[in-house]
Amino acid sequence: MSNITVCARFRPLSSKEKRDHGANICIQSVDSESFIIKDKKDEGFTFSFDKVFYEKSKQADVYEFLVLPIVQDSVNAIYGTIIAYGQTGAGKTYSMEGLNILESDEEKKGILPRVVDVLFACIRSSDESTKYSIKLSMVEIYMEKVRYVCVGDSDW
Ligand SMILES: Nc1ncnc2c1ncn2[C@@H]1O[C@H](COP(=O)(O)OP(=O)(O)OP(=O)(O)O)[C@@H](O)[C@H]1O
Repeated sequence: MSNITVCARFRPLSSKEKRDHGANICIQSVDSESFIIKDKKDEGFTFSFDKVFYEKSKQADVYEFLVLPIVQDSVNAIYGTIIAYGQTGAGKTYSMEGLNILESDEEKKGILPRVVDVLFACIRSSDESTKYSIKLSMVEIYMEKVRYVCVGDSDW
């Protein structure tokens, strides 16, 4: 795997989308790395990623494939970044936070609470002589402007 991993995730259609446009979608799964998008003329375009998470994918699937290796590296002082990219309503917040960041629904909790749980578990189980320093920054880039969503330390 390269230093950068790029995945695509599809969310289920909302009830409004189904009501307004029907349940048919223009995506056809090829395998766990590729899918075909069909345009209005029924012409297919194939897109490939390191991994495709289809609508039935679980938060844990995304975490284990994409995020866990970054968390494991970070415990060994290797920097990592996770970026969620997509149009409004695509599912960025759901993937990053879950249904509700303050709610501890084990199945639905997103990347952020999972990272925090595992990071502190790794530190707790490590050799007591090792000292860790953790810094977290979370930004939103919207209309090319960077907004700090989470500021915990004046260094950032
Ligand atoms: N994988 C998923 N499974 C179930 N529901 C999902 C999934 N992804 C997103 N949703 C739901 O779809 C809706 C839109 O998702 P979300 O708010 O995460 O989008 P967003 O990309 O963060 O949008 P915005 O950029 O406007 O903030 C929410 O109601 C969310 O709960």
